[in-house]
Amino acid sequence: MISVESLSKTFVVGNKIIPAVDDVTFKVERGQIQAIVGHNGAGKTTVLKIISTLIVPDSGTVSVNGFDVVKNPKEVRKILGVMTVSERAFYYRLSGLENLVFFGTIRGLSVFQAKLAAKELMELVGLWEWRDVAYMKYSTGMARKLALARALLTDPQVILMDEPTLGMDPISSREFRRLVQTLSKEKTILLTSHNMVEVEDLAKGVVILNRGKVVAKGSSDELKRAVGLIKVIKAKSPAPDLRKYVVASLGDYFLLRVPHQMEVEGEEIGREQATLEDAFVYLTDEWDSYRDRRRGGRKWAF
Ligand SMILES: Nc1ncnc2c1ncn2[C@@H]1O[C@H](COP(=O)(O)OP(=O)(O)OP(=O)(O)O)[C@@H](O)[C@H]1O
Repeated sequence: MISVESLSKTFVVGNKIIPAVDDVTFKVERGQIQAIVGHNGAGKTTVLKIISTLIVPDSGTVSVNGFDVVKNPKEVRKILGVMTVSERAFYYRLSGLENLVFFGTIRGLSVFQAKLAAKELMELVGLWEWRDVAYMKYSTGMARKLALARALLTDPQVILMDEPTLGMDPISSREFRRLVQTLSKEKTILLTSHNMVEVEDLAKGVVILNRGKVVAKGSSDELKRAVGLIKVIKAKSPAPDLRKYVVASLGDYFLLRVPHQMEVEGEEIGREQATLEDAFVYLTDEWDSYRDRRRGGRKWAF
């Protein structure tokens, strides 16, 4: 189980204070898949980095199966598997199998154990026949599967995944999701994603972050019900604050999906149940912190 309580983390860059995570509370029960969603820069990766003991929070408590991430980081690392999607996180010239054996030994397995685990996992993720192919020749889907296999090397009880299907084609990501679902029966899984179809398909619980704060949490159905009906509006020139609701432009007109209670100028052409994407758009800002970023590499660092 993962328990996150009143978690906050601020970064200071020059004279700028960035409240990356602001009083975040949620739980992921054993055997559950939970997703954190939010705009770019909402704080998702920072939450995962704190859970995985890579960075220390300013305040709040986080525990993994009862172990506090600040007081017992070693225990936490033992029960945690982290799936990273950075291309540079594997050795290009080594084969998939060699990479897994290498990382297995780094994580404390003997060469024999690492080879055994690597074989079992490559079979599980469907990469065994590609075991001797150099990592640099792997497709994105294969690289993601290898990353999942690496996260599972020590048979962790809790798995963190940061945008696991990023860059994967729809069929490969479906296949990947089935794999994650199979795993979830015995594991606790927390993932971040920008793909609402994926989140609906996989996650039992969803936490929506906006500028570091939790703005909603619940099941996909609960979040959709909270928004209710969506009006589809054809409008000539929607106000700038409605820009995030625009789903298409049709010549001189724009199509907008807005919550039914919102007064919007234009012709209503239909009403539909809200999707998870509608709920996300309604609850979060257009804000994109990339404009504020002054640092180079992002995502996970080993
Ligand atoms: N090491 C750091 N130093 C300075 N600022 C940071 C650092 N890590 C994160 N931030 C800032 O904290 C905020 C949250 O970043 P984070 O990477 O957690 O967002 P995210 O939700 O994962 O975004 P994305 O969807 O783009 O991956 C951003 O404004 C980011 O620029």
